[in-house]
Amino acid sequence: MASHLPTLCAAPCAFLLSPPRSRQTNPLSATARRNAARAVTATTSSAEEATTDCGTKLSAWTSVRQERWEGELAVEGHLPDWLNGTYLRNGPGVWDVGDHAFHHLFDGYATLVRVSFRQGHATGAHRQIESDAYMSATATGRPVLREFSQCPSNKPGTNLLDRVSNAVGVLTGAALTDNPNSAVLRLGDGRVLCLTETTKSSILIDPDTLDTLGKLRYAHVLGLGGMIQSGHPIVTESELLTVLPDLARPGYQVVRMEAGSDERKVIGRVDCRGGPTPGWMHSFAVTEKYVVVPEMPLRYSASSLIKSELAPYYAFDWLPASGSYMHVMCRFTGKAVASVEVPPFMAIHYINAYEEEGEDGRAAAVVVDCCEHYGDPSIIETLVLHRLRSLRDKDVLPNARVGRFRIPLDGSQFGELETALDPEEHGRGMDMCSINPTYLGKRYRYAYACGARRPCNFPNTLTKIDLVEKTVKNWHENGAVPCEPFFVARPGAKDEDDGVVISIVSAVDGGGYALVLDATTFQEIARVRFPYGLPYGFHGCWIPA
Ligand SMILES: CC(=O)/C=C/C=C(C)/C=C/C1=C(C)CCCC1(C)C
Ligand SMILES: CC(/C=C/C=O)=C\C=C\C=O
Ligand SMILES: [Fe+2]
Repeated sequence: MASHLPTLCAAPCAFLLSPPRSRQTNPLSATARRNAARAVTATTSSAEEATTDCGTKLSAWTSVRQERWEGELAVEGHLPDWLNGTYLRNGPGVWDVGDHAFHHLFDGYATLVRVSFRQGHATGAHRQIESDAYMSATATGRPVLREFSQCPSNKPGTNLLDRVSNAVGVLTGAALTDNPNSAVLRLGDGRVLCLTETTKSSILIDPDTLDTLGKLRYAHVLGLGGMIQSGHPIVTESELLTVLPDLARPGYQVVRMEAGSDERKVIGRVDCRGGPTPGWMHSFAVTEKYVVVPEMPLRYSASSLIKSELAPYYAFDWLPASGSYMHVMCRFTGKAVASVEVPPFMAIHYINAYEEEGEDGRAAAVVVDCCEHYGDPSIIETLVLHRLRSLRDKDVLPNARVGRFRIPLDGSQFGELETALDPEEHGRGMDMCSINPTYLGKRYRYAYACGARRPCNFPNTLTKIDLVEKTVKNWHENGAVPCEPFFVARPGAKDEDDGVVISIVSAVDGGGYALVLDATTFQEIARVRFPYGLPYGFHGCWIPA
């Protein structure tokens, strides 16, 4: 490992390796914990440095290990006085361990970045989450558990013993990762949960110290059908709703966990309409009354999991002949209210959904918006690390649009899919979306997302989409890679876009900063600089002061 410290040495602000404020009981393994005690500063591996940057210092796709960093951040511009609270962002931030370099963006070890705002000032912190996957990998110098594109426990032999051993590792969950690199959520009871798509990856963290507190152990074990979960549970002050794809009996369980409880209760279940397995369930949508369960042709590969082998799309098969469907379930009774066939689609992230009323004032249809990749799964391959590192100036980002489904609730067999606005407005790139959370499940006007300024190989703009006027406002900085724009409302706000949008940006000069945009005008009002470059990350959450 080659040390990589130039931006740290040039740091304009305080840099300290802070001692743990409070060590909470952590059920992760003792060897793993001992190993984590070694303080590590930002590092990238030499293998990465050769391929990272297309001649720039961009840190987005480099491993930035910070096992405990905390410091003051320099503020440029003016932070609103009302912006008091903590923005947390999660994502993969370490793609190398020992001599092993991961292949895909989704493989990297979960990394938290914190920016806390207090009356115009900001402090930051940065740490890896101490999952069993991360700790065993750092202890042994190689990945031990199955990540998205890696099957380290695979026994390649064809003999029965090896096959049984592979299957047992998966069926018990022992061989699967608990690396919670997708989302970070503040639950209604104040706990902060990080997760990816294995249920065992549900890990609680301390939002101040970024300490790993341990696993959220759900009180009710839902068996084989409960081992995989959506990467984006929907959280309100009162509950967490999520969808668990069931590979054993192809379908989906919709579950609720009340704030303050660890018990996931099954609301209802939908059976798959097509294919041998459920479609990938990274996220889903809700309206005020309904849960919308999408079933797309990118389906879990049961044999990839059981045999610990890679499928054509790592853990998935693309099975267009299996059809595309949308299921609508009542949020309260679990009763199925619609199941329609829709045009082929490929969506990782759902933006929002709402009910459309008929003339009698009752819900006649459900409208569901998503970041839709024109029914093409090639976006998965676009996110391979060597492509992200080496094709920066090439126009290889597949086209995407705001896909708007209309699902009739009158028993019709088919639903519609249309393009909500001219995709040229956002450069035909569209993913990593958010909305004002007050409008969750309701008719809404604005979506925030990452768009494209072409040529590019990854979304490189922030875009505010007006779904009523069908216009957008874009933010772009040459060579920079911003993460999901996250909306924070001004206390007392009346308008949907009264607030700020926060994103973390990896800059072309090797810098890293949190960008604060006025959500109404989409103009920059402040940037808050870290003293070193930050890796790319996925999703964020807001914890009010
Ligand atoms: C998109 C994103 O942030 C993360 C995606 C993670 C996925 C699809 C994880 C998949 C899985 C594993 C990492 C282990 C094996 C099970 C499976 C759920 C396929
Ligand atoms: C980076 C990404 C998905 C992340 C999952 O949370 C998708 C990017 C799509 C590009 O348009
Ligand atoms: Fe996501």
